[in-house]
Amino acid sequence: MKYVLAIDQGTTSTRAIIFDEALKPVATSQDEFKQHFPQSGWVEHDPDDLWASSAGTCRAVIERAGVDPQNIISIGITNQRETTVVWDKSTGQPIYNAIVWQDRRTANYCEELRKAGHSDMFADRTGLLVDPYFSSTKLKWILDHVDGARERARRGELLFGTVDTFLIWKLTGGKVHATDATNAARTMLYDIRKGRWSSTICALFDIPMEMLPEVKDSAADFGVSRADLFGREIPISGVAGDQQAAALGQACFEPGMLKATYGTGCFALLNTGDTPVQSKNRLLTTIAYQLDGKPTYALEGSIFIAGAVVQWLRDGLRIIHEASETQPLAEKADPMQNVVLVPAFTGLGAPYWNPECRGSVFGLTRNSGPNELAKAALESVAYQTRDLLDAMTSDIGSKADKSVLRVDGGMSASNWAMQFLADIIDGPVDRPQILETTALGVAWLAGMQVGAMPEREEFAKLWALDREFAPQMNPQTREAKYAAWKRAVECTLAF
Ligand SMILES: Nc1ncnc2c1ncn2[C@@H]1O[C@H](COP(=O)(O)OP(=O)(O)O)[C@@H](O)[C@H]1O
Ligand SMILES: O=P(O)(O)OC[C@H](O)CO
Repeated sequence: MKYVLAIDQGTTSTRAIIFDEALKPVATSQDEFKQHFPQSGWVEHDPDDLWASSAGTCRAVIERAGVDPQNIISIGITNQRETTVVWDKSTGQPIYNAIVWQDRRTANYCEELRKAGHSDMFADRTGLLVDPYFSSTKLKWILDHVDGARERARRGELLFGTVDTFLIWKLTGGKVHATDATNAARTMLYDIRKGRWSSTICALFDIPMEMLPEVKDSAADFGVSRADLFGREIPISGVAGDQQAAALGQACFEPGMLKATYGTGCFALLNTGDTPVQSKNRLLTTIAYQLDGKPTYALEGSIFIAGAVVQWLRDGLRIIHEASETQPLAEKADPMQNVVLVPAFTGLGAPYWNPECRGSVFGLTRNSGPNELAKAALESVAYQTRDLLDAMTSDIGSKADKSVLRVDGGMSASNWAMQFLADIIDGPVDRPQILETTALGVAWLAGMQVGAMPEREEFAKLWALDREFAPQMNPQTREAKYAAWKRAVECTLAF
């Protein structure tokens, strides 16, 4: 039996999963690492922690699976996107902490860019909104604030990468400086139509282009891991940003196919085929995957708080001990109360993109308690998803979830939340048997590239349903509930 090792380097933890040739997960290892919050709105990771947790979980999972490294034929890397690392080319030492996608330190600079009228240029070239979320202003910040950094970058001494690129550099012992098109598409430096770094944008930010990685297909040759790491040199042959990898793991290959991943936040991707659709509703245009030099595009909606609202019930309000307790509470909630929770803890993402507003609760009565709040928390995730799907529908001119919404991520385990989601979007919601779709997607890329796994059509047939949630709510109730949500959002934005 041959195996593929998938590294899923996420925002709060790193997972390594070994898949066999039949794409069955054999063993998993997970490691949480430290989050750094040096100032309000700043979020950093120590790049050495990202590397140590990646190498460590890989070694642990190989040991746990009891497989001979000779039989591990390929490595796939999927990663938190946008997070920015700059390191010294000769020593591999980062010159600053990784600035994480959630970090808002460049908000004022982004505002200046918007006021200076650059938004359309960025939208045309990169498909993105001007927002601190993406890598380019984080990279500029490092070049502006670390002593001598820009000069050193000009002399070719420093390299930039998203997390995939940094891990490839470390795994290959500094031999390969590369990324894939899905990660490049999140930097706000990459022209997603022309398929190359934008010299116009690099000039605007004074970013020396020598420090940018080579951009490859998502299934490609990214070099081999150092022999001393895992017992032999293993080819790295699949790379994709985590949300794109999840869309692959969900086999969303056809235009119109749609997935939503419910982890800490929620990211919905709609495959739009070989056409980059420019959103009129503040969604992002991105690359879903790139194979054989051909990009497949997607519309993406990002919600910052999904499962995190359940964490707030647990750690903030302390009305639950376990995420799964939300379901029995929601079932007991008083149906006559209409409590609406807008979880804008860090502002609102798509389609509102308001970083300043904060969360709110409407409709409380003397009898409102944990049951109603738990219900409102789960409901808020469905309402936000409907916001995204309505925006997608308007962008593509036909119902976005015309077939089915495929869901994954930790929160998709909640039957109550998934049923309510189907009710509110008025369409079927399919949950697959394998919820680790992110690792699965990149394992498939890596395995396919080395010829050990099936091509696209065969892989798509392996997707297996765990449960389908069909809409049951009557239309009047649905529209009344959704209208109440829209009013609550309006009030939240106005507050
Ligand atoms: N049964 C459940 N009901 C509701 N939320 C859940 C349930 N199980 C997990 N979650 C939520 O899912 C999230 C974890 O999902 P995961 O995919 O591991 O996230 P991430 O990769 O972002 O860390 C947590 O925020 C948790 O609150
Ligand atoms: O690491 P996750 O799962 O929280 O995903 C983060 C996204 O890639 C950010 O764009």
